[in-house]
Amino acid sequence: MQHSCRAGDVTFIQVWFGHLFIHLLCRIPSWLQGTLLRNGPGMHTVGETRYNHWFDGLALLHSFTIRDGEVYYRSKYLRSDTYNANTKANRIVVSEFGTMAHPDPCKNIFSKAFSYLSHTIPDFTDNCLINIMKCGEDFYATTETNYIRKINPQTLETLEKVDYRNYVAVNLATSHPHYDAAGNVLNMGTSIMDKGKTKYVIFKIPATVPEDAKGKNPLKHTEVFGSITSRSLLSPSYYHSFGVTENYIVFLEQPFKLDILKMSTAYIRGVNWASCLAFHREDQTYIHIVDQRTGKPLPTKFYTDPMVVFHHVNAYEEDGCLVFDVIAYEDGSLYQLFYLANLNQDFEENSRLTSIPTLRRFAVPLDVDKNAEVGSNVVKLASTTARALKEKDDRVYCQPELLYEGLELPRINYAHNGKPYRYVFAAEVHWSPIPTKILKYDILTKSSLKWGQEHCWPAEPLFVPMPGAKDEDDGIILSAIVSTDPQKLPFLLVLDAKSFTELARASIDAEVHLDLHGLFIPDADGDTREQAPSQEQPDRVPDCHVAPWT
Ligand SMILES: CC1=C(/C=C/C(C)=C/C=C/C(C)=C/C=O)C(C)(C)CCC1
Ligand SMILES: [Fe+2]
Repeated sequence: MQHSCRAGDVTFIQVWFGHLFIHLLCRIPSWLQGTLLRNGPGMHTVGETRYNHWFDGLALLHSFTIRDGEVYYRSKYLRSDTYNANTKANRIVVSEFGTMAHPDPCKNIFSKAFSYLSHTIPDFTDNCLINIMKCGEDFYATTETNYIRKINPQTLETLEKVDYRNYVAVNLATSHPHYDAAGNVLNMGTSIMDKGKTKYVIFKIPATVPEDAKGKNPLKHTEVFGSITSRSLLSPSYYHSFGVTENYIVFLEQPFKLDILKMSTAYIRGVNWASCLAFHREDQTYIHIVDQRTGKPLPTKFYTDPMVVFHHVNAYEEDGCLVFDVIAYEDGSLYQLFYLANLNQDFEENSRLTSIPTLRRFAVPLDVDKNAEVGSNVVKLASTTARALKEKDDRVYCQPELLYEGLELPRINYAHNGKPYRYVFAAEVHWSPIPTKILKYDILTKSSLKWGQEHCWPAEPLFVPMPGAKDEDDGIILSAIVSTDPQKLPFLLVLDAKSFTELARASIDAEVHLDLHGLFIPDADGDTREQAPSQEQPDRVPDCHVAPWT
């Protein structure tokens, strides 16, 4: 079933004049035409069984189509093989990040044994719940396994299941690919023990390809253009994203590692994948810089203190240095917080255990002066206090500049990706993983603007540039707001990105879940105009509670 409902476009904004609130009737800018497509976990219960972790939830796609000042909302569960198998069995039968599914109790002992064996080398889930990727003309729901699912961005229908391994030797791949100016996809994945080597592979999927008998499939033209050997064969680092500049790739080999041996016995031991991930606080974080032109990592061994990064914000080159910004944690306890048991009881108490996410700026020299003295700072940028201290044996210790505390789900004006930039849009979070406000952080002036309202949980704020934009912040911010007050409907919020004032809100008379990531498809791009709002019934959403971001 499909969910399609029309939301009102008209809104009130409140302007503060002395002690008077004046309500102004306001509208969505006429240039804003297209579809905001988003993804996130939606269903945590199947029959009598329940997932353990928020990241396990079955993917729920949703879209907001903005046309001539009106907003149409629809949502649909991704019909992954996982979704179908679970629905058929009326219980969870496929393992996810925090839930290991157990063998079917109805099967006899022999099939059980076979089932155990076949799971020794696990076939991962295709429950692609994290993000949406544009690949040529196609759109895919993504997660971090070797599977992606093609979707129809207009109807939200689920199409082909694609196994990355048919095109590139990776067992895991990020859900946060980058795009270059031509629309080519750049992504990274981990190849576990291919030819006895565990490595991180950087690959490119071209935006345009010649048509063959089976049509256009950019994935068939996937090219590996670089790789980094893992520092350990059996424990590659876990990573959720990476950074790019015009000429380089930034990869953090952090001490948050997957234990391959534990993974290969996880099913037999009945433990989840999450238990095969561990933070090694005695270890360091290696910073790998790969030259996109040669595919080779820089020879200098850049490193920093142990930390855990999920989201890279941006990176760029400046005066012979590479500057990169990340949201960093002191450890990996964030993933612990997202167990549903932790989210439901003593939530405030539990969340205090986690380190606060901070925006940190690193700077590394692209060419280290051989004659520089040991102990000297080899980064001399006026724009940052980040330092890189030369050590013996081609080692450089990097010390970041702390820019902001308490933010996650960062987005930028993507026209500035890989280039110097000034603004970070993010969700503000403090001692809790639940965002309370939307934030615009100005790196140049170190000042911020915020939007927040009581009972409102904002999703990742997405920046859409206005046509003919001159300034980096000429555009709007879109964010789906979930309400914790049952009397208040969820809504799509439209903010002016420059002033951070509310331009419009479209209330949705349907349940909206807090989601993870997504993208905006301008009308000219995906011709979403074909998408006539329909009267179809919505997917029934069985567990109605909202859940926090990641
Ligand atoms: C199923 C599965 C995985 C799934 C990981 C997921 C689903 C991570 C989600 C992360 C998010 C949403 C982070 C936000 O910052 C692994 C560990 C890659 C490998 C083993 C199989
Ligand atoms: Fe993410």
